[in-house]
Amino acid sequence: MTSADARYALQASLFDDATGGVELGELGPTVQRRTLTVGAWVDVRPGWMTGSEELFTTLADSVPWRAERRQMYDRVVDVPRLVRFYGENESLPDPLLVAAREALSTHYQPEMGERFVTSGLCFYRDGSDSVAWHGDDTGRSRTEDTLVAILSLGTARPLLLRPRGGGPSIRYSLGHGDLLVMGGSCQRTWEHCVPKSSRLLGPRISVQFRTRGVR
Ligand SMILES: O=C(O)CCC(=O)C(=O)O
Ligand SMILES: [Fe+2]
Repeated sequence: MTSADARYALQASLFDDATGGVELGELGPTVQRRTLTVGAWVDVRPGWMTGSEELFTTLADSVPWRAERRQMYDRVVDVPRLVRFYGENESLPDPLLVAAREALSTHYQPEMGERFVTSGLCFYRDGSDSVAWHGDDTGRSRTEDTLVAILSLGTARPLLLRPRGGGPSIRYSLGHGDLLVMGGSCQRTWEHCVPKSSRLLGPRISVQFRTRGVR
């Protein structure tokens, strides 16, 4: 795909959605669970949010995105994505994110025993933005099971998972309103990443909902 094609694809989906509005579908039986090893699992619900390009555009334009820098050995390097974290008491940049968080909390509360309270947003500007292999294991998730729910907007990017300590990876393609939820021991026994791509890709926004004390 050329960059013109990528731009056209995004335009075309914006046009498609112009009449439809943004809507969250059902969760319930539409959510498919895959059991991984050592108490980890992944739920997927493709196309959970329809008409999501409108929300993508709103967030891309209105979120005060931050470019972060990180010490890496003897150098300071740019983190290859833009980020913005919304803590428990911060208002979210769009009411649709509140609706998504509440729907997810209602669906998962019986299993998780608590609600999603924080929202981490990542903006992958193109294929050269990425996140390296990691688990969201800062805080309680270092020792306890937790759920991390990810709503993906814009261009689909692969999200890979692999067991810590090695083993084949599994791959999901996430964008355009898809939902993926990592649960059980996933953050401490598995790792996930969004790899760089040399293809010319359009932008993607990932919204991660987490529970209190988990990063
Ligand atoms: O882009 C994604 O969906 C994953 C982001 C992620 O793993 C993180 O921010 O912890
Ligand atoms: Fe993560």
